[in-house]
Amino acid sequence: MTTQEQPGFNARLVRRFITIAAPYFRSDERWRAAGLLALLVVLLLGQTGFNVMFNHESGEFTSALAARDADRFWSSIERFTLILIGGVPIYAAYYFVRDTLGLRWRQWLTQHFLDRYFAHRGYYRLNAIVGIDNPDQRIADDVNAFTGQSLYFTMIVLGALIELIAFSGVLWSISQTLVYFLIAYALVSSFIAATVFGPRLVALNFAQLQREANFRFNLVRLRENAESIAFYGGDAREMSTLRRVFDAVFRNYQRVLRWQFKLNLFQYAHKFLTIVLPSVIIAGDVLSGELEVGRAIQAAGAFAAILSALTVIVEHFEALSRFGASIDRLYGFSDILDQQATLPAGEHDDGVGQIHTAPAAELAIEQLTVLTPQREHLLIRELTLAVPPGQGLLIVGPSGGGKSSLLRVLAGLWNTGSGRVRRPAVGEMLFLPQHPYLPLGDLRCQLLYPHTEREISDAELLLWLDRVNLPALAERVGGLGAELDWAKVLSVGEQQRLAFARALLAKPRYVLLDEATSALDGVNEELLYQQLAGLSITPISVSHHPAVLRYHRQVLDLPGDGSWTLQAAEGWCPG
Ligand SMILES: Nc1ncnc2c1ncn2[C@@H]1O[C@H](COP(=O)(O)OP(=O)(O)OP(=O)(O)O)[C@@H](O)[C@H]1O
Repeated sequence: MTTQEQPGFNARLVRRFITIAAPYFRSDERWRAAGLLALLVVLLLGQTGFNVMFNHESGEFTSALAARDADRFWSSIERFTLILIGGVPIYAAYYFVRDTLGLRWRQWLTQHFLDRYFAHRGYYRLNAIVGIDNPDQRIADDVNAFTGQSLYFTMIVLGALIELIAFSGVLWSISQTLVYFLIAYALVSSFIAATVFGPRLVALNFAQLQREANFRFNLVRLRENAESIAFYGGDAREMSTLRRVFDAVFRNYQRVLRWQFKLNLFQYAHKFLTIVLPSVIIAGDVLSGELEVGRAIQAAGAFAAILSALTVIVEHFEALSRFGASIDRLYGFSDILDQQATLPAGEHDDGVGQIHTAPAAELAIEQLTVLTPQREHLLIRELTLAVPPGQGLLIVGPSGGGKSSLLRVLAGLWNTGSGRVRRPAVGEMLFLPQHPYLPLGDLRCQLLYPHTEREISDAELLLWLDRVNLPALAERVGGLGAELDWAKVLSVGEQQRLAFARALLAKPRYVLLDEATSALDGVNEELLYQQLAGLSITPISVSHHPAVLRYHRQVLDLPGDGSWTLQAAEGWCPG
């Protein structure tokens, strides 16, 4: 979404807010949510009631002092103290209930986003295929800001309405001129805030959130790739990238500050005028003795309360514009997640639809045409083959020829193209990439991932480590329960062997190996392939090592122009 597309405070933003907010109040948690919300409104009413009482008593004891009436003064202070004792817990309870509801809402909304992020492998598609900036920041920060700010502003607007009703009567009874003046003043200032500052600040805050997230993402990338960067001596380059990314944060924030400065000029002029204006308007009545001084104090209090109710947008403009930005970011994200969930399965402009997958005991491909996800390149045209159990397939071809892409199709990650893939269930086909994924967790978890809940004895796990030639690993790292940053403490070859142990333990029917033994010496590679054969696991390998040829029956050559050749492994010579 570009900055030009950002709406200001308009009906579209309100609709977007409702789209994101409403599902929680229709969810299973709706009764609890409604209960907490109702309690919050009651507490808010209580707060306003106490505000009115405080305002009344302030006027009362000021008038008593002005009249030098000690009895009237002390009895007013007594009432004031009682109001205080009753009011303080209501104020505290209000914030507690508001933030509890906010926290529960955040928990629900985070789960709602995570569910959709994981559905149809959205986390993969969005990052590798569609490309949306910083989904992590949207889930972690924007959801938090959204729920907190939604309640904050809803309550502020509701509070403003209640105050408006509560204090209008007081002010009307003191001075009708003040009421008319007040309405005109509030209308003009709100109009200026919404039209002059609104669109600008929402757009700038949107950009700010995006740039902050980019900066953090670049820092995380630096940490994750620290070793490669150090080997390359890429410090200066990385530093200059980080400086450039931060520069974008800095420059945008400068623009935010400039607009905030203008807004503050406007807000403070607006605020300080309201201190003096009511006194100026009713000064004549007090000086002529028509109004008590205390009544003038009450009028000023009521004036301030009503004005802040009427100008709630002006007063909270900065926060409101940040809130608008996070609504936009969440809406954009939510929209893409929903689109991903309902991707059309029909024909596209190029006349090619989607690859269909059907369950089968034996892996087979029929008339498979593969395109890159955005359909810009045709990688494979009308490939047909079968991989019967025990008859491994070796995929070869030049770099960029589409070897990994074919594995992605077999694993169900890509489906752009046409034709049919018949394949066993997910658990029966395991994928081993060149750089294995080693999740956070102990050594046991590395072996059992992703089904870490399986109960397998330590002795058996150690046996599998032994079989992939890592006999001393557990002892070296401090046992199967040791938790380390595995990608850092293990060599790539050790990581590949560990991932192999994971695959052997899972005993799938097929294993897809994408240069999964590239870092191993010939002896270790041979050992691993023998283990596969021993367990009747059929390999589908992408490999540049001729030595693995003998563990496969067929060789598929993908030159990268869409054509392909399939030959028997026996007698095949690497070109
Ligand atoms: N997500 C993507 N979007 C667009 N094009 C892609 C995407 N992923 C890969 N490609 C392109 O598809 C082509 C095939 O990529 P693939 O990874 O399958 O090649 P490969 O044969 O495995 O290469 P290598 O041997 O270098 O690993 C390449 O030109 C690559 O740039």
